[in-house]
Amino acid sequence: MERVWVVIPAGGRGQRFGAAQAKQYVLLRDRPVIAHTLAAFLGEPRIAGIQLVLPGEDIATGAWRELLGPMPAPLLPPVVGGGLRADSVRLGLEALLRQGAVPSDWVLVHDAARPCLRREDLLRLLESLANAPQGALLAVPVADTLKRGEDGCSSGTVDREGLWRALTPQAFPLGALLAALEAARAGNRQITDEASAMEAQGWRPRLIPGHGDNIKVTLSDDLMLAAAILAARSEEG
Ligand SMILES: Nc1ccn([C@@H]2O[C@H](COP(=O)(O)OP(=O)(O)OP(=O)(O)O)[C@@H](O)[C@H]2O)c(=O)n1
Ligand SMILES: C[C@](O)(CO)[C@H](O)COP(=O)(O)O
Repeated sequence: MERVWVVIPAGGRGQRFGAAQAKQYVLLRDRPVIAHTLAAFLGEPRIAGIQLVLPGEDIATGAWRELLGPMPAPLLPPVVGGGLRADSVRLGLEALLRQGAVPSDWVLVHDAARPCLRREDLLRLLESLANAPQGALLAVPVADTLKRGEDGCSSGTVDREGLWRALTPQAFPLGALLAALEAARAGNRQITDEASAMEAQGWRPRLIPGHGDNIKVTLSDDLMLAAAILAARSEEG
């Protein structure tokens, strides 16, 4: 199997979170959010290296080192992110190619803001790659009724049959993903995940069932939810 790399986009500002500190660094239980996110990958022998993509100032000042605390390898030297999440992912992929990755290698892209990824879900995604020539992503089927809102009112219901919530990690061949992100950028298409860039190129990535507790810390309330999820897990042992 080709080598597997990880890109962790952590270059956002967390505007919706609304804290003075970028949400990827805020304390969650005992450690920064991003430290929990990285913990899901550390010790996984199939992962050749983890590429962090951080806000520029954190790299310039080196602040990320004390924010993350001691991190075992295989953390690669972090690189500066871009204006959009897709830019940060693209910059992370380019950094991997400069450090020895090749286009046919797999890359998993996982939001720094998703600190509750289960190891079992990561393993399920990794194991799916042998039969996922067009890539794969963790996802959960939509379980709520979906409304289309107009002026604060419901203007109708969206049929949820066959709809999934895309999570991360999302896994693709590195070169194909980079080309798809470059094509989206050239076409000025706003994309919010790697799979949408690949779908625009005709790829049909596999949907790998994950757990709904792989939440993205977006709003401040999500931090408490993430803490409750991690607390419940540590009680389960
Ligand atoms: N220019 C950006 C924007 C986002 N991200 C990362 O992409 C992940 C998901 O993005 P999101 O939850 O939207 O984070 P922010 O962009 O920071 O949030 P907001 O939109 O509220 O500012 C986060 O780990 C974030 O750090 C990134 O690396 N570079
Ligand atoms: C990539 C993602 O987490 C999949 O659900 C989501 O699209 C990120 O969206 P954001 O607005 O950049 O947080």
